[in-house]
This record gives sequence, structure tokens and C-alpha cells, in this order.
Amino acid sequence: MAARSVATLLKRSVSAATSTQTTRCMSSSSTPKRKVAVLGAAGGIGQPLGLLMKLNPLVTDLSLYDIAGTPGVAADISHVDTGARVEGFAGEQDLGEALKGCDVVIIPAGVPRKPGMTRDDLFKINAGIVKGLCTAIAEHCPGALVNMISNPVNSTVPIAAEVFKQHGTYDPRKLFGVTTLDVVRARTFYSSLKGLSVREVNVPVVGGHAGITILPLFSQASPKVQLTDDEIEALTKRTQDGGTEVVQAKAGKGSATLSMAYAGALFAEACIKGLNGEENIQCTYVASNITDLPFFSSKVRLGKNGVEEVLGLGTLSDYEQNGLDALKEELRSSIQKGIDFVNPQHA
Ligand SMILES: NC(=O)c1ccc[n+]([C@@H]2O[C@H](COP(=O)([O-])OP(=O)(O)OC[C@H]3O[C@@H](n4cnc5c(N)ncnc54)[C@H](O)[C@@H]3O)[C@@H](O)[C@H]2O)c1
Ligand SMILES: O=C(O)C[C@H](O)C(=O)O
Repeated sequence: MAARSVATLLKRSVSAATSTQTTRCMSSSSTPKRKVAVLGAAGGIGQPLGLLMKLNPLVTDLSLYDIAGTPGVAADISHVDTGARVEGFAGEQDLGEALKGCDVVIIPAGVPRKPGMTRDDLFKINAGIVKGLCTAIAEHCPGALVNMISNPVNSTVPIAAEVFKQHGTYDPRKLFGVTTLDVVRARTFYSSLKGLSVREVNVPVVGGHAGITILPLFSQASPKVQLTDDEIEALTKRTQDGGTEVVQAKAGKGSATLSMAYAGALFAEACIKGLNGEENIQCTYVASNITDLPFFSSKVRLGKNGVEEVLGLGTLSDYEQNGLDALKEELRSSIQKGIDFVNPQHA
């Protein structure tokens, strides 16, 4: 899953940063043109994510959009000597221009948590932000792959789907909730507990992206190492509470930004690789029928059309099956909350 991409991203980023010539050659001859937009580009996630996208030689055009602050961020990132052409857009009147021709749109726009808040507490503000941005995507780049980072992801993805349905542009293969940070955390915690090389480690994480809806499947981790029940419990809990761990450590100054930018860059790269014909498998929150929930995160095969196949859950341990049973009610209600937000007449 993510293991090889991690090493590849870092290696490629370094070589891209030190060899403009090589990057330009790759962009113009061997790789297709790929335009990526970051919406919320001046924020805590948006800035490092914009930088990582600028370092990625698969990106030929980078569009940085925020309601404020983007000119400075765009000017700054544009001086990095890699191939991607950078444009900054600030203010709602520029949004259409920012989105035109995009292959991938990454959305980290919205408010982050403070200590004591749940992700669902962000719904009030972020639901409206996501609805507005997705309306613009439907109008200006309806064929783009949308990578939703804004929380609560369990609800913002259904919001996006409903907006696209209203505009007649909904293609479930092209809408993704980004849950890569959960996988990154599970890999980190598992490898460090067991003294494994993190580059060799993979752990699928399924369900959703909030509290108990985050369900890491350590029974399917590779390489397989014996875990006691207590270790499984501790690893699961730490993965589920990883976001809260960062929120508390930042003590009122927001939530995960740097690790999220890294995870977001990995997932965007996986999407672009898929579009370019390099199929790969990632865990992500998508329209799904592998459970009785309409959206669910699981392993997904990415390809030229976005989602090529939603893969099944495989064999679960009793502990994981209990976790799956326990998460469904919360996830179902978060999904419905998103649907009702766009269709209040049906609520
Ligand atoms: N999916 C995940 O795993 C994950 C991980 C970390 C954070 N998040 C979420 O990502 C979001 C952003 O977090 P952050 O730390 O970057 O917050 P931030 O406050 O630092 O940045 C958010 C940015 O969004 C911009 N913004 C607000 N409304 C906008 C609009 N209508 N159009 C464009 N831009 C707009 C703001 O101006 C700001 O620059 C939060 O909702 C957070 O909970 C998700
Ligand atoms: O925890 C948060 O509020 C941000 C994000 O969803 C995370 O998992 O770090």
C-alpha cells in the first residue's frame, strides 16, 4: 500500500529539488500534464502540502487557492526550482480560474479542532465551506478527482456527493475522503512497537475518519508479527486517537498539519499515478457497497478513472469484527448528517 510510495516520494522530492533540468524534461516529454489545485492553500496543511506538490515531478501545474493569503504563499513556493508552474488565487471571484483544467483538487479548507472538540463539532462551519467549494468544482472541473481532507470527513464526503448529484456531475469513482494519515500513523506505531523497518510495514485502516470509526486491521498488517491482545488494544486506540494526541499537544494552535500534508501528498500522488495508468492500492473513504453503509474506507484500486475497484475487507479478527459492528451507528449518522445538510427538505 503506502510503503513504497513513502520512500519514492521522499527520494523523488530530493531529486526534483536538486535537478530542475531533469524535472522539466520529465514534465515535457515522458509524463502527461497534470494540474493539481489545493483549496485552503494558505492554511496549516495547505502551505506544506502546496510545497510537497511543487516538489512532485508528476505535477506540471499547481493552482493554490484560499480566501486570503495566497499571493504570498504562491510567490514563495513558485521560487522553488522544480518544474511545476505555480499560480495563486485569492478570493471567491478567482475560484473558477483556479479550478479550470484541474485533474486533482485537494481540499484542506476549513477550521481545525481545538482541545475538547470532536471532528463533528467542525461540521457547522466546514459543511458550508465544502458545499461552496464543491459547487465550484461541479461548475469548473467536473471531471477532477476530489481529495477531501476537511473535517468531519465522514460527513464532508457525503456533502460533496450530494452537491455533485444536484449538478448532474457525480461520479463516485472520483470522490475520496483522505484517510491516509490513519494508515501513516498505524504504520508508524506498529513498526516502532515491534522494532520493524517502517518502510516495509503496511497496515490497512478501514471504516471512517473519526474516533472509533477509524478501524486499523492489525490482523492484516505486514510483515506479520505476533501481537498480544493488550498490544492490539493499545495500537488500535492510539491510531484512533492520533488526531486528538496532536490537537492536545498543540494546545489550541490547531491539529495535525505537517503529517497531514505528507499524507495528503502521498494520496494525491497515488491518484495521479492512477490517472497516468500506474494502478495502485490505497485505503480511502469512498462510495462503497462492501458493508451496508453508503460510504466506507477500505482498500481501493486506483487507476485511470479514479476508483477502479473497491476491495473487500478480508478476514477480520473477532476484535476487529466487534470494532466494525460498533462503528456503524456513528458512521451511518455522520453520513446522513452530510446528506441532510444538502437536502434539508428530506431531513
Ligand atoms: N483528513 C484528515 O486526516 C485531516 C488531518 C488534519 C486536518 N484535517 C482537517 O483539515 C482542515 C484544515 O486544517 P488546517 O490545520 O489546515 O486549518 P487552517 O485553519 O490552518 O487552514 C485552513 C485554511 O482554509 C482556508 N479557508 C477557509 N474557508 C475557505 C474557503 N471557503 N475557500 C478556501 N479556503 C478557505 C483558511 O483561510 C485557511 O487558510 C480542518 O478541517 C482539519 O480538521 C483533516
Ligand atoms: O484530529 C483532527 O482534528 C485532525 C485530523 O482529522 C487528524 O486525524 O489529525
